[in-house]
Amino acid sequence: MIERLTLIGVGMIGGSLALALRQGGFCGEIVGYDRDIQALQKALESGVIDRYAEDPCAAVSGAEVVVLATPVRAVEAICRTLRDCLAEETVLTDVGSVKGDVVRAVVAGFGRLPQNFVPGHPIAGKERSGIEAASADLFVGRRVILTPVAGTSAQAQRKVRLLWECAGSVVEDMALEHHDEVLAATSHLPHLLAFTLVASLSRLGESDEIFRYAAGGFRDFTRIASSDPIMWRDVCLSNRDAILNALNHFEHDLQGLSEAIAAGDGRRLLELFSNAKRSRDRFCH
Ligand SMILES: NC(=O)C1=CN([C@@H]2O[C@H](COP(=O)(O)OP(=O)(O)OC[C@H]3O[C@@H](n4cnc5c(N)ncnc54)[C@H](O)[C@@H]3O)[C@@H](O)[C@H]2O)C=CC1
Ligand SMILES: O=C(O)C(=O)Cc1ccc(O)cc1
Repeated sequence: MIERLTLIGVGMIGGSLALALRQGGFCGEIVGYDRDIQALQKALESGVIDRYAEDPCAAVSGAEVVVLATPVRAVEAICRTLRDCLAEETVLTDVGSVKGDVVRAVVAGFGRLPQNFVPGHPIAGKERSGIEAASADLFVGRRVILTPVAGTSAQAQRKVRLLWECAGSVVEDMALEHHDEVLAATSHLPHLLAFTLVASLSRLGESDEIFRYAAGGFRDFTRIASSDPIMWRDVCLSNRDAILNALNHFEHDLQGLSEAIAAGDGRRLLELFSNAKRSRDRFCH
């Protein structure tokens, strides 16, 4: 149990964490700061936060833990603002989908790496954004990856681990570079494929008709194309190299598929689809 937690970025992920921690009795008071005053008002009215401050330094004053839950490219400027007012003993953590660039941004903002900064990433979410989409059970049974770096305080890590366990998550540690490579392939690439497929189809002449006749498979495949564009722009800018690697690898395999279709190579197609089905059936069960 901690006395006060401050949330910077009161959106879907931050709001869900606040609801979960309140339900789990992790903190006495939850203070919010967001650049969007309407988000703060809604969060207050719906009981997600206890109060808000219109100034980041006022928001973090007296906080035992501060959680950064904004799109990742906002982190550097926020840390620059907190540089002279965040107490040395306050534990700082984040929820960003990219870890290497967030650590760089924290170092750039503070002019050093605060020992009490613990980079984190919940592998749970949804395609909706904003405080209205927050839910208390979002993280239950889901993984949270922490990517501590050399010098990260063990005590701060323990506190952040307890926070996520209180929200119902299973916490794992991972090397930062490995995190960015794995998530580029398993999360960033699928989101980019879904965005590109929908954008590409919607540019076709009869796109209204195409979408009218789209079956369940289209809906399943493209749900995540309804995700927040700002968040995904930031992920692409922040994890450029790992995403480009994943895209190159995928382009190569897509080329192989085109060639098999063009050559009428049924054996190759059957082999490809059977391998994919076997892999998915195994990891989904
Ligand atoms: N959406 C998802 O499924 C998941 C998202 N994440 C990460 O969580 C973070 C937040 O994502 P969501 O909650 O989905 O987004 P969201 O759009 O629901 O919430 C972001 C909030 O940050 C605020 N904000 C933006 N710039 C700001 C700034 N400079 N100062 C203060 N507040 C600012 C916005 O007004 C908004 O209320 C992102 O870094 C994302 O990579 C992590 C796991 C899953
Ligand atoms: O909506 C979904 O299924 C997601 O995959 C959500 C998601 C988006 C970004 C993350 O960093 C983690 C989870």
